[in-house]
Amino acid sequence: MKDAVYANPFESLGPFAFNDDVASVFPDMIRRSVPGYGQLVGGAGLLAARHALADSNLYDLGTSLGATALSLSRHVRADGTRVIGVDNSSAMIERARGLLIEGRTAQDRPVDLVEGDIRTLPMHRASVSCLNLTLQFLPMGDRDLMIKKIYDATLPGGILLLAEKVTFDDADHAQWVQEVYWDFKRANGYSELEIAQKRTALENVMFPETPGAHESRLRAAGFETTRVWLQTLNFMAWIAIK
Ligand SMILES: Nc1ncnc2c1ncn2[C@@H]1O[C@H](C[S@+](CC[C@H]([NH3+])C(=O)[O-])CC(=O)[O-])[C@@H](O)[C@H]1O
Ligand SMILES: O=C(O)C(=O)Cc1ccccc1
Repeated sequence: MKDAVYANPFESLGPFAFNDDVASVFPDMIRRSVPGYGQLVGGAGLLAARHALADSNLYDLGTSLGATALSLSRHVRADGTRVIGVDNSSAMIERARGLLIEGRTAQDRPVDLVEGDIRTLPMHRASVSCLNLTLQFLPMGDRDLMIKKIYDATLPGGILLLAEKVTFDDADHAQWVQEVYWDFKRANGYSELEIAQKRTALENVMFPETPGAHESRLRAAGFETTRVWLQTLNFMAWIAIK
């Protein structure tokens, strides 16, 4: 279904929320709003397949409709692995359950979907954890602990796949990237009104950081190797290896 959440003028624009209106158009919204989204999801499966360890858990934190969880489930072949997709939006998890039943085949790794907050989720024996565009929605003060918690739950040799919308320290570069990003949205059929209303709605909900801030946090948590594996405009993805 086509995303028209911000197509008409709002009298009073509330904060962006992952409610049923958003969940029902989410595949179209994310495809038209995140350059490189298809590569991000497909690539997560390939990287997970390479780094997954036998008898371990693969976490997709902020799974939305389960796209990344399904990609992990499809690509990973290591024995004794299961995928755990977690989201605190009941609208997302409900729809993800239906999509997963349709999408998973018998050869794929099993997937559990959990409705809950990733900050309080018990995690253990992780070999792959994905934060695909999710950390940016946590309050700034919760982010260090979240990454540390993932690090502590990760087996030696395991990985964290982090993808985020980013901003840049250099004001000119930040402005240029922002404008090209709006060009991308226009080219994907979003109107000026849609772009402006969504931007306002996201203002106190989503807080992008610089690449340097993410890399420092990953290192501070203990991840020794952190590498960028994908960047499209202002969307970046890292692999961090324990
Ligand atoms: N504290 C939290 N606990 C659990 N879930 C949360 C929390 N905060 C936000 N979320 C959830 O994180 C998801 C972020 S979307 C991820 C896309 C997906 N990874 C994809 O690869 O398609 C990214 C985007 O829409 O830009 C939403 O479903 C929120 O409900
Ligand atoms: O649309 C934006 O501005 C984004 O940063 C991407 C996005 C995609 C889906 C939900 C929220 C944000």
